[in-house]
Amino acid sequence: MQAATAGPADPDASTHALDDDATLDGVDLEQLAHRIATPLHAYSASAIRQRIDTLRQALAGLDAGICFAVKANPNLAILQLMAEAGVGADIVSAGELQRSLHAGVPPGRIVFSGVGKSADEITGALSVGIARFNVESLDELHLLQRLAQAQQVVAAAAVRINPDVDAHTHAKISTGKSENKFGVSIDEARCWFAARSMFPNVRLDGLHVHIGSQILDAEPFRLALQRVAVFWRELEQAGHPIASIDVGGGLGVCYRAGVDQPLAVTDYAAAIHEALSGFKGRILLEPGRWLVAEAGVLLTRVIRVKPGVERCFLVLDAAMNDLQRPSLYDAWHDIVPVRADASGSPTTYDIVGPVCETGDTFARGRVLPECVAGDLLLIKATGAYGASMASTYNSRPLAAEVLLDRGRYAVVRRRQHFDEMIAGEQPARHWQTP
Ligand SMILES: Cc1ncc(COP(=O)(O)O)c(C=O)c1O
Ligand SMILES: N[C@@H](CCCC[NH3+])C(=O)O
Repeated sequence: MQAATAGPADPDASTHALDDDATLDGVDLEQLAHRIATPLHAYSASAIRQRIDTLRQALAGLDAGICFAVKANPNLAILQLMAEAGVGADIVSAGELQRSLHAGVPPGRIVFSGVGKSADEITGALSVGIARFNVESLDELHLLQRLAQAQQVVAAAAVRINPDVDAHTHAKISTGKSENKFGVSIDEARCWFAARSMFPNVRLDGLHVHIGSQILDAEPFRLALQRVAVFWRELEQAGHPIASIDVGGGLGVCYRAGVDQPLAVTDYAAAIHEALSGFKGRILLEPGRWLVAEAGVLLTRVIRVKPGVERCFLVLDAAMNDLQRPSLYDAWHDIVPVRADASGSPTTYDIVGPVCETGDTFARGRVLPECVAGDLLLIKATGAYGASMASTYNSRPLAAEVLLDRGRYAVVRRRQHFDEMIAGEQPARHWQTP
């Protein structure tokens, strides 16, 4: 595979950023792991830029803006890269707002989603003048009105529609069925528009939809967007102009080479084009995973090989606290040895971490060239929802994160020190009554 570069974008690129010769973005991974303790998350800046270019090319002809879903990878260096490329941010918390602003994302390119926005979070977002609130309940709409009135501003808002569409993805990351907590029905949204005059400090002129994550097929997107489009036309006929339609994120990636067949970004863009044809306003997208997942790897060393009664375990220095997806969603990640001469005889392993749970398993029954303690392995496609979901479970410090760019690397989060991990905690000495 060619080195990922910032060169011309392949419209159907869905390949991992890793090169065959164990380099990522021109950086030798063995050498990197000698310099920085494993486990460590490495991201290819070139691969991310390439994804941005590819998505932009696929959207050519549409008045479209990309807002990166910060939750996928909130590292400041990643957000800065997005900001420099003119990509905005889709945030879901005050923390994500803070990070986005800190990284240089202009407030006018920030949209705020989520069912549980607090008064403080809304106030903060209003104060900096974000582009739009994706409102998910009537209670939130009333709160937004009150808080915008208090600041004497008018907040731009979109209604998040729950289109009741099955995204054919894992149940825990499906968000567009009526049984899910997200958004409101079209019937409820219709009532909000009819009552628009009750909300003078809210400019309700947008629609938003996001049906789930890791979606591999165009049909759910098409169905959801068609429902939104029917509603947009109805609203315009009823005298409610719609200035923006936010189509959310959800585009899936390849976690299992040769098996996963992600939807080509060109087909995804075509579905948007088709469903929203005739729409004159701005189209927003909130991709997270697709922009960063395959640009990232988790580098980890084998601590020991442990033959068991029934299975042979490869115990890594990475664990479920560094990458939760396999434990949480039974997610598959390809795992390969880094050394190019990995020519040991094929051996079947359960690949596990050191955490005290059987769930701390990255893979069961995987065949790898025979490994020994100290071998460096790669867990692939960990650039999204990897470090962002990490914890310090078992009092394991957060792993380092490193950004790679055309042969150079920058540590963009150093491995957490033990004293940082316990900072803020203290024995119960100072008792008080509430
Ligand atoms: C509102 C919203 N937008 C965007 C995303 C990003 O999704 P993905 O990473 O699948 O593109 C999510 C997460 O699923 C989300 O909840
Ligand atoms: N955390 C999930 C994705 C959640 C999407 C957020 N709305 C994953 O790792 O697949």
